[in-house]
Amino acid sequence: MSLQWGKIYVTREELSLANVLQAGQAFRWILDENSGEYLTTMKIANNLNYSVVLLRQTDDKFIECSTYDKVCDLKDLVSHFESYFRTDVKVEEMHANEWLPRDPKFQNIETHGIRILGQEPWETLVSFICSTNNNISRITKMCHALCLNYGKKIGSFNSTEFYSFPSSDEIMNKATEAELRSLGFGYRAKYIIETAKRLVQNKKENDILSDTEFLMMMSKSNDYNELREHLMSYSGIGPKVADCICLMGMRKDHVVPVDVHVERIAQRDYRIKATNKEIVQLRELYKTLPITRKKVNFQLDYIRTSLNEKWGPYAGWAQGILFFREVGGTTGANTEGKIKKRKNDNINVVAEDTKQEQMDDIPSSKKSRIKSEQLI
Ligand SMILES: Nc1nc2[nH]c(O)nc2c(=O)[nH]1
Repeated sequence: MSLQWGKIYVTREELSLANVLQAGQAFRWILDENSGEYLTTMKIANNLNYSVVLLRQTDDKFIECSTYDKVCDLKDLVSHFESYFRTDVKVEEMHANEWLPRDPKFQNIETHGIRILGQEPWETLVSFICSTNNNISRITKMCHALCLNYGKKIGSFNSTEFYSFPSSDEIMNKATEAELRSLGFGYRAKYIIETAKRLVQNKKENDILSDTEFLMMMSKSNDYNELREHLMSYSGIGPKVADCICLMGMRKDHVVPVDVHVERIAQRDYRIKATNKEIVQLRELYKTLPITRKKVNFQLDYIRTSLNEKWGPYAGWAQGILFFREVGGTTGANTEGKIKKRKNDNINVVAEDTKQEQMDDIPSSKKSRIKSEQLI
C-alpha cells in the first residue's frame, strides 16, 4: 500500500520520537523495527472512530505522519499531530527564557528532544491508573490487553492487528474484575472497573456520550484544585496519577506530578522540605476539598507547589525533562508483539547502556529485580 506522508516541521532537539513515544507518557505506540516507523490507533480531528496512524523521523528538521485509512486530508492530519506534540510550545525557548533564569541547575540540563504530549484524556486516565507501582513494560502490556480484549478491531497491517482504546462503556459492559486480574492487572483491576462505571454514570448525568468530551468539559470548567478533586474521586486515582492526567491528558502545563523520583530530586537537588507551618497552610487550603485533603501527602504536595513556583507556567515540562533524566530509558512494543527496552536517541547525550532485553523472555526470578529498577 502506498502511503502519503505529511510533514511537521519540528527539529530533533525539540522532538525526538524515540525519547518521547515509549518513555512513560504514552504506552500504545508500536515500533516497526525494520522501517523505524511508529504506529498506533487514535481519533483524528473530530472523528469519533479510531484510525491507524504512522509516524517517522528520518530527518533532523521534521517528522512525518500518515494514516492507512485516509480518514482526513494530510493538512488535518498534520494539524492533529502538531496539537498532539504541542508544537506551539518551544522547549529550547522555555529552557533559555523560563527555566534557566529561574533555576541555574538548568545550565547543565539538556532537553533531549523531550516534550509533554497532548493526549486523549480517557486513555491517559486509564493508563495512569495502570502506572501505579508499575514499570513501562507492564503498563504497555496492560494498555494493549485492554485494547485487544475490549476495544474494536480497526485493521490488520503487515500482520499487526490494531484496536481502539476501549471507552468506559466498553470496559463496563465487557470486562470483569476477575478477567482483568487474570490478564495481569492485579489490584488495579478493581480500580479500572469502578472508574469505568463512574464515568459512564457521570456522562449519563451530564447527557454526554463521549469520555473525551466529558473529561474535557471537566478540565475546562474547573480550576486546577477542583479538577484534581474530581479526578481523585475515581477509584485508583491519587494525587500523582491525577497530576499526570492533568499534565499529559489535559494540557495543564504548570502541573508537576510528584512521585518518589521527583521527591528524590526535590530533596537532593533543591533541599525542599515543608515546615509544620507550611503543612498547616496546605491543610487550610484544602478545607473545602475533602478528597484532596484525605488523599494528599502534604510533604509531597509542598514539593509540588515549590517546584511549580520555581519553574513557572511550564513547570510540568521541566519536570518531564528531569523525570526522563532521572528515570531514563525507553521501553515499548514492536510489531512482533514483544516489549523491548531500547537505546535513547542520543541527541547531545551520552547514550546509556541499554541492553536490548526482551522483558517477556526474562525468567520471573529476575523480573522482580528489573521491575523494581524500572518503576515509574
Ligand atoms: N514525564 C513524566 N512521565 C511520567 N510517567 C509516569 O508514570 N510518571 C511520570 C511523570 O511524573 N512524568
